[in-house]
Amino acid sequence: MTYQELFASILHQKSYLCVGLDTDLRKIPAHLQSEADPVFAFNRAIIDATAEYCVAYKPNIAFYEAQGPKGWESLRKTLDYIPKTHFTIADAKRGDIGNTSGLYARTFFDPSSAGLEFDSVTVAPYMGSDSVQPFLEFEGKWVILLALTSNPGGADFQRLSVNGKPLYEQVLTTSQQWAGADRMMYVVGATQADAFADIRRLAPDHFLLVPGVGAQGGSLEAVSRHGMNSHCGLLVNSARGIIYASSGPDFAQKARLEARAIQQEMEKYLDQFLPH
Ligand SMILES: O=C(O)c1cc(=O)[nH]c(=O)n1[C@@H]1O[C@H](COP(=O)(O)O)[C@@H](O)[C@H]1O
Repeated sequence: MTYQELFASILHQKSYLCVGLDTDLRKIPAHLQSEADPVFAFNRAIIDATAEYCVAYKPNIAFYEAQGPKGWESLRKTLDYIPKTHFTIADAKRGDIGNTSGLYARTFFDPSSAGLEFDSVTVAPYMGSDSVQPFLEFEGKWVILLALTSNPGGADFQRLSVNGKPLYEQVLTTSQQWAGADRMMYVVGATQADAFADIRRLAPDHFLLVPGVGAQGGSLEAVSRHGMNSHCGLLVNSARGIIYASSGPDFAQKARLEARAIQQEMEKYLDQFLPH
């Protein structure tokens, strides 16, 4: 999916919501546990309930890897089930020496490898340009680079001063030499509202993947006010706040209501903050 297609999808859906499919087998409602593939049955119901309110889905790979081969199969079926109109993110946070990154890239981008073809993958910038380059070799696919993460420990390194500036700023400026806003996005936590103006100064056109609303307490209003650019430039993720809105038989219905409430708020912010 291209930059323009993603923006068109946001305008069409009146939403920049990304639903996080962080599906923990231990949290799946009891009535689904007897299904042949409870994780897929759960995801299918969540996708059916939320697709009209979001533009993207982000399965966090850890939740699938933890189930071994069964988990990879649930992930493959889930990815196949996501409507082709929606942007897909493999939240794998990969990155290694180039030779190894090449295999990570194949895993998530080349369907003849592991049977998966995502639009994008999250990548850690720490090992530098040659660790990111192999992901960019896949035409039309996106790298979503960790810039300023939502967790408290994000400050341990990302806010350290390097040459008088926080390290995450260096990540934003250096990585723009590797790819433009049409191939790269940045992760910025919703809990880091104070940094959004700064980040927009350094990366005015890029999409930002913003996790941390919902369960982690970030403010959608603040993110939208300070982070929106002329192409929206935001994908705001919520996982637990949507998919575990209820642990009972009504889980999908409650997920739908949560997603709809976020979409309605986003529609308001698109009117308010998107330059017309
Ligand atoms: O890359 C991410 O998606 C990510 C980066 C970050 O800084 N913080 C963060 O929470 N995430 C992911 O976003 C999701 C947040 O989930 P909830 O807190 O349940 O909405 C999880 O899959 C996290 O791994």
